[in-house]
Amino acid sequence: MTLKLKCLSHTPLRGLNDPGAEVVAEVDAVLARSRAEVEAFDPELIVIFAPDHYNGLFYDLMPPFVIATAAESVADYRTLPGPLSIPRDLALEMARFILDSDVDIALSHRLQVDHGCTQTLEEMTGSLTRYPVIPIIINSVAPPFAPYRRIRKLGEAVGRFVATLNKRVLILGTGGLSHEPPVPLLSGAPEEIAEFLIAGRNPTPEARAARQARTIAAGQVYGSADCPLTPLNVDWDLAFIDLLVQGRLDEIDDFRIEEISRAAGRSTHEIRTWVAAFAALAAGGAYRARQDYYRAINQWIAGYGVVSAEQR
Ligand SMILES: O=C(O)CCc1cccc(O)c1O
Ligand SMILES: [Fe+2]
Repeated sequence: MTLKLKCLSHTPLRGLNDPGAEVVAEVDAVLARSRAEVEAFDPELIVIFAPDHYNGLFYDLMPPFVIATAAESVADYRTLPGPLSIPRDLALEMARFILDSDVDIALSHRLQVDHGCTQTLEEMTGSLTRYPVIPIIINSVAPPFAPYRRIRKLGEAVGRFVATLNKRVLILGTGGLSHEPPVPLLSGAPEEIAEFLIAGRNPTPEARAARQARTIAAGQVYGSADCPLTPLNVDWDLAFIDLLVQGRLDEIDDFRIEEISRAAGRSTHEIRTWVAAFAALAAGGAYRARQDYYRAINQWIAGYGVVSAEQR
């Protein structure tokens, strides 16, 4: 078994809001290099840890984490439509292994996934079906959340499972770093918003368009004085990347959810997917990691980072 890891931010505003030609070219270049590395690695399996943003998962039944044996893209923003190629029996075996490891993961035989999963899959592989992939969605947007130490346990279980396979496995984490797009909160929400957060699956095209227009508009003022959303936090992001690169994963057990929300924005918790990915890699022993890229990009509402790692 050989493991390779890529963790990167996603932002559906890439291609919609313009952070300037230089930034666009930098990000295009780092993504093209990453994509070429994935092609050269030629994974036999991808495990992607991803968040959902009230597209596939709602408060009618909100799992802390869920593994899918079948999934379809909701094709929000400009993401690709269609099914993912999930090896059903292997996903089921992984679910059993995780449960046997005392981690209570939910199971879906028909999951809808959004840009939080599909954008990164497309950026890293060029499509949703190029390689067999097992998606594990970690609740990072819909509080309350399981504590960070629990995410490490999930990642470790996945890492121990993939160690039993004789395969080249690419582990992906997607989201973060610091950021706060205008995603509503259930607590204190007016009736109509609460109804959406509880039971908003399969919205009308008009409702989806209105939501996306709100995100685009927020990106155009994000980080300015008249934007009420928590701004990007470069120091927080770089400290988090350092922690991962230096292999100090045990410190993540002490991460405080409210503190992170206040310091770096509510959607910063998408880094939970990075935590799981690194914990999976670390389950196989020491690793070597590097920061490929970082830039705070207000127009995209993203502390935008790319980190790679492999086993030593
Ligand atoms: O549509 C949404 O609910 C949020 C979209 C969104 C925007 C910026 C960065 C993100 O990570 C993200 O997910
Ligand atoms: Fe996101």
